[in-house]
This record gives sequence, C-alpha cells and structure tokens, in this order.
Amino acid sequence: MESLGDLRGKRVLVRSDLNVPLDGTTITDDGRIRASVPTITQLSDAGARVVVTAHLGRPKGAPDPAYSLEPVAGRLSELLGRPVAFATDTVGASASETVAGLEDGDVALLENVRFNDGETSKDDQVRGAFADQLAQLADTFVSDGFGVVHRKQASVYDVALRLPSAMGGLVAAEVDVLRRLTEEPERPYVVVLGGSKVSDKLGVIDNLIDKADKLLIGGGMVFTFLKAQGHEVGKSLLEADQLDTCNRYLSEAADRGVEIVLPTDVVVDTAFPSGDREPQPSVVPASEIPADALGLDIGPESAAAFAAALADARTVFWNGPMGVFETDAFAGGTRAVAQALTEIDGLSVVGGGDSAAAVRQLGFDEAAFGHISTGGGASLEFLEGKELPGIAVLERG
Ligand SMILES: Nc1ncnc2c1ncn2[C@@H]1O[C@H](COP(=O)(O)OP(=O)(O)O)[C@@H](O)[C@H]1O
Ligand SMILES: O=C(OP(=O)(O)O)[C@H](O)COP(=O)(O)O
Repeated sequence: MESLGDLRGKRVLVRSDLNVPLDGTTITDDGRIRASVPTITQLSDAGARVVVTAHLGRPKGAPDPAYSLEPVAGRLSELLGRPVAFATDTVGASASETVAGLEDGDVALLENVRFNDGETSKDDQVRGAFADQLAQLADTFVSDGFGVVHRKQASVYDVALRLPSAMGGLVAAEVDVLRRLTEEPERPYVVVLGGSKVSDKLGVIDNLIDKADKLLIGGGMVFTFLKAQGHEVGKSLLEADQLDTCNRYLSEAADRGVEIVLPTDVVVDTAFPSGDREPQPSVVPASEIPADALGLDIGPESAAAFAAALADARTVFWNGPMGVFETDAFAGGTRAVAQALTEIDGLSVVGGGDSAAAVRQLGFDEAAFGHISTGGGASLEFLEGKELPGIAVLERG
C-alpha cells in the first residue's frame, strides 16, 4: 500500500471479505474478520479515515435484515480494539454522514454492499454507476477481500478504475502462497473439492484435471457426478444441466491418467438438518440413495478411502466441506479429510470461508495446515490459472 503515499487524513475505502457464517445474528466463525484486521489496523494507525465495504451472503440486490453487517461491525470493533462506526446503508445518507464524521484514524463499516443491485449487475453501466457512488466516499481504494477477488463486481473491480488503488496485505499474502501451488507443486498433487457452490466449482475441474494427479470429490459436488453415472440421487444437491459436463470430465481424467475419486457410500437423511428436527442419518451405497433421501456427507468407507488417497500426497488443496459439517451427524467426512491433511508430508492448503470455518469448528489447530486461505472459489480460480478481476484491475498499467 506504499504506492498510495501518505494516507493521513485521506478517506480510504477498503474492500474486505467479511462474509462470515451466521446463526441468526451470532457469528459462528470470525476467521474472515480476524484476517481483515491487520490491513484495517495498518491504515488506521497511518491516520487514514478507513471506510470498510464488504458483502455478507447473497442478498438479492436489496436490503435484507438476515444479511446485515451490523453484527460484524461489533465483532470487528472488538478485534480492532477501537470503535467502528456502522452506516445503515452503503452509499446513502447514512454512509455520507458516517464518512463525513470520521476523524484521522477512525474506522467505519458500510452496510452490506450487496444490498445494492449495482454491485453484482452484469451490466457495466449499472455496475459503473454504483461504483461512482462508492468512489465518492473515498480518496483511495485498498483491495483486501481475497475471498471475493474472483468476482467482477463494483466494490471489487469497478471502484478500482475510479480511485488510486492498491492491494492489501491479506490479498498479497494469499497470492504469494497460492503461487507456490501453481509453480511446479511437489507431486503427488491432490485437490479435494466439496461444498455447496456446485456450479461455481464444476467449471474449475476442467483445468484442475490438467494440473492435479488426483481429484477427490465430496460435499454437494458428488451428486451431479453420481447422476451422470446413471445413479439416483433422491433429493440431493444436483446441477441437472451439468451431467454431460461431468461425464466429459470423468473421461478426460481417465484419458490423462488423473484419478477422480468419488464416494462409494453416502450419509443420507430425509430432510436437510434444521434446529427443529433430530437428524436421522443412515449410510447407503452411493449408487442406492433412496428417492426420498438426500446425501449430506460422504460415508465412513469413503472417508477412509479419501484419507488413504491423501496419505502420500506432497501437495494438497482442499476447498469445500465433505458434508453439512455444521451438524455433527454429517461432519465425519470433513473431519476425516482435515485429519488426513494434518498428517501429510508436504504443503496442505485449505481454502474457503466455510472450509476454514469447518477446520476451526472441528477443533483442528490451524498451524497443523500449511495455509488456511480466506477464499475458496477465489483460490480455485487462481489455481486454474484464470485472471481474477479483483487482482488484474490492480495490476493494469
Ligand atoms: N452434501 C451436501 N449437501 C448440501 N450442502 C452441503 C453438502 N456438503 C456440504 N454442504 C455445505 O457446503 C457449504 C460450504 O460450501 P462452499 O461455500 O462451497 O464452501 P467454501 O465456503 O469453503 O468455499 C457448507 O455450509 C455445507 O453445509
Ligand atoms: O464465501 C465466499 O467464497 P467461498 O465460498 O468460495 O469461500 C466469498 O465471500 C465470495 O462469496 P460469493 O461466492 O457469494 O461471491
């Protein structure tokens, strides 16, 4: 951030990734907030008037109390050890008044940037108009939300075209580690994919087949592959329009000698876990998921097979929990993969908000892993070799 010169008295807009899991208004994992503190502290200590913008979840371009950043403001203040002024909108009257009231070194957090449809609009003009409003709140921009740099969105990309901009320390550190994974990783190189953002991640597999020696697929990713193989998947997560894609991946991997490991058994229930129903898990063969059931974790046989497939790895990248780990009945696969990563002799990287949260919530010591990345999709797309809009925009001449 040295390129921004003396920041004393300057309004600095910081794009952080504060997209943390919530249970109501309770933050169940504050990892991403913690990861954002060093850059915000550095700017505040330099006398900047720090204006933090971030998203939470995927509200539909309008205010939704379930996705308010207000609970995050409180936790950010605790971790910073200094007050955080919370604006109840992003670019409206509250934001303007809050920013105008900042003194040198003060910190403010704007309300969820995705409450504004301009943030995620695919229309450059609409997105640009919203970026204009964001830019009016600041003199310079610091991009520090690694978890969202793969998104061409107003607060990540367009605003950097309107203000003197720099990469924050978190993004710089993440890129530095991930570069090690893309430049001649030690082999065997194993990628573990799971989670629920299936459509995002299916696209990544094509490139990873060229880079990894093994792909282990769990979580919500599994069922589109199983369906593509002709198996019934009941009410499980499914990208029904991606069956041919999955079959293509399976045959491409076979042609290239890349092993794709799918679960052979699955933990199912007849409903997604919720607070008002005791889970009723049962283990079934992956090829025999009952029509009224949904797959919520990889089974014990598969967990053991995944751990065995990881045992001799020298480089592992893992994004996406193996199951709905938030409920213990469906945490076994995630726990087994996390344990296996702590035992490898090499570089293990865990990427993703929920993956990192899972590792912490399941009681693992973060130091037992080579790196815990705040970005899942962002890391995956970096590993694919894709240009990440939020980074490319900072590097343009
Ligand atoms: N079989 C499954 N069905 C539905 N959701 C799942 C399944 N397995 C894992 N998940 C969910 O995936 C979510 C995390 O997915 P994702 O956001 O893709 O991970 P990350 O944030 O690490 O990139 C978790 O909240 C978990 O409950
Ligand atoms: O949670 C995030 O990504 P991840 O699930 O890939 O870790 C980031 O905050 C990006 O969120 P998005 O996937 O709603 O754009």
